[in-house]
Amino acid sequence: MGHCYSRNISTVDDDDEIPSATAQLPHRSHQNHHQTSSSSSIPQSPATSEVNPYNISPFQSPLPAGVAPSPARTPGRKFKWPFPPPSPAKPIMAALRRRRGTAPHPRDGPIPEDSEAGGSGGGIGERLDKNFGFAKNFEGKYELGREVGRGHFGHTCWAKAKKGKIKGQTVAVKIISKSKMTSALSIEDVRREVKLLKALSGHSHMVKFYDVFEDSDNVFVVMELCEGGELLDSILARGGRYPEAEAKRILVQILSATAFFHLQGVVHRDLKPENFLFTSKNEDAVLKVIDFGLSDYARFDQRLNDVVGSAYYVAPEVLHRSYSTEADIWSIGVISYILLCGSRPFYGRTESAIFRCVLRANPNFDDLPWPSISPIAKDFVKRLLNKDHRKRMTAAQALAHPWLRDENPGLLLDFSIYKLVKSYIRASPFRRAALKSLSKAIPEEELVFLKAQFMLLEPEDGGLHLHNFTTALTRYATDAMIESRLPDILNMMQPLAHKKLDFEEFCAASVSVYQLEALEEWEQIATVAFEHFESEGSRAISVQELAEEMSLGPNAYPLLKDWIRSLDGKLNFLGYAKFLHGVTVRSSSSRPMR
Ligand SMILES: Nc1ncnc2c1ncn2[C@@H]1O[C@H](COP(=O)(O)OP(=O)(O)OP(=O)(O)O)[C@@H](O)[C@H]1O
Ligand SMILES: [Ca+2]
Ligand SMILES: [Ca+2]
Ligand SMILES: [Ca+2]
Ligand SMILES: [Ca+2]
Repeated sequence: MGHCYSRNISTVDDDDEIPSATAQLPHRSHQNHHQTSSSSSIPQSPATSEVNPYNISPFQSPLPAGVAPSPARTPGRKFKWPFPPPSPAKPIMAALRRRRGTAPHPRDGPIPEDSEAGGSGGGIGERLDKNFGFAKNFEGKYELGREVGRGHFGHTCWAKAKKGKIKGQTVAVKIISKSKMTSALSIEDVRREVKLLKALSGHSHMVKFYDVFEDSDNVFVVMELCEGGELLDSILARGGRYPEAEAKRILVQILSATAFFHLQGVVHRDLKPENFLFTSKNEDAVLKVIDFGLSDYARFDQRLNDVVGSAYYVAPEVLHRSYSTEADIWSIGVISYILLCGSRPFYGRTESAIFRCVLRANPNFDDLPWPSISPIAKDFVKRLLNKDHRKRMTAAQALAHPWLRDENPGLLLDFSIYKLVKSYIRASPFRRAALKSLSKAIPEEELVFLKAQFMLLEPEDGGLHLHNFTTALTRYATDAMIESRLPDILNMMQPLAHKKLDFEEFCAASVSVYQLEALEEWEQIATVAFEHFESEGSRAISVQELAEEMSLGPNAYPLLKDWIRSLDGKLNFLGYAKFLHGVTVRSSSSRPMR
């Protein structure tokens, strides 16, 4: 009971509610907001455009504890408050049913990329060019029928193709009104939504894109008609609880779409049961993801900062305004939780209460029906709902999790491997030695995933060269990947041109310390790793050198002293663990993680 009334929450004062009238501040934020505000006490790493992962903790918000961010947005984007207040019922069933019955928008309102409401983000009086360059003859090609769905930004109708390749076929047409495009940014959003639908259309769990048109009043997006309705309706129809086998079948489809668009460098930002549709009413209907209206490109070396999404599904780091693809994984964690137990993991009477809950409360895994749900399923959900985005599984990893592994339609390349390998090959020899020792202690389960990724990269003579990484990425590239500039990472992997990674070293390179640390066996793993390090990787290191290794300044020296053994000048166990973790002075001394 009381899913969100955890101990954490009850310590929060009630006066930090987000005032619902802080709407539409003209406040400007910029891409680096989070970094700049948290960098004051943390020395920055040498001038690279990369985000230093060690400097970013989801717990280092520039905001006071419990306070959700101000509505500062990407330039010109307004934050619309309040969105429909959540109903006080806890089980998703009742809450959703009520909302559907009453509100004109039957669903959880998204935290919108605002497109309605007066004013223009590009400056008052500016004339907006609402010409998209799309074809104009929609009416000549399609016959419009009844409405099949409605959202905040448009409505979707049934239609029939009158001519062309799909003549006679029924389709869905999302009609987006130009009158709602009141800023250059909202026009850009529609342009991007169409571009993404088109680029990602090939995947079996993406809705198929056919065509796009416009006239003076509307944009018409023609796509595959999904006649089975929304996943939300199906959740409501069966009382909100799925047997594990069925939950798995749904999640595998959600994750395989997500792994695909994440590999393209696209973050959806609005994953929720309303945005998944079944192709038919049949038992074996395929699930498709729709609505890329809030989606964006996620460059590998940048973090997004606009607070968008739907309150119940929004990840903590989104509220802290520094996030990337992991935010979608959190939303899938929320969906998983709902599928399995029928309740929301994070709940509150008001939007700010929901946000506090998301930031601080631990979801309830103790009350009914959780005792009857398998421990492995619970483990799965927990590894998606980790508040630290670095400790969360990726979509590709989630597909390889033992709970889902058997259902698996085939593993997908995980871009996070590229990021980790890139860091590894650019790291100091000392750090690489530390990681090599760690790789010898990786649990069997995690090795299964790494082996699969190794094979997907198609090693030659038992090892991976730079061109294997290039070829693999190219194989899966769509226009979206080009736009998100993920392949740029290959330039930073140049040191690999003269090297070959065998499986052992690949493991050292692509193991995520953060994820291992989230495991119950971490202590044990670190102990074994340290033994290896002692016998083959360690050497004496000075405090200064260690500080440099960790991109820390002289103010860290006193702390680092405790990590080095006076006996032989080598790292002690604590030092080794901290070094692996890459902890910042701030989070080690005053803000313990978790
Ligand atoms: N291809 C489709 N086939 C059948 N129904 C669809 C299709 N696309 C959309 N719909 C229906 O129309 C609804 C609204 O579509 P969509 O989510 O794309 O619009 P939106 O205005 O962006 O919504 P939101 O308010 O969630 O942002 C969907 O929830 C769904 O019920
Ligand atoms: Ca909707
Ligand atoms: Ca939608
Ligand atoms: Ca949308
Ligand atoms: Ca953006």
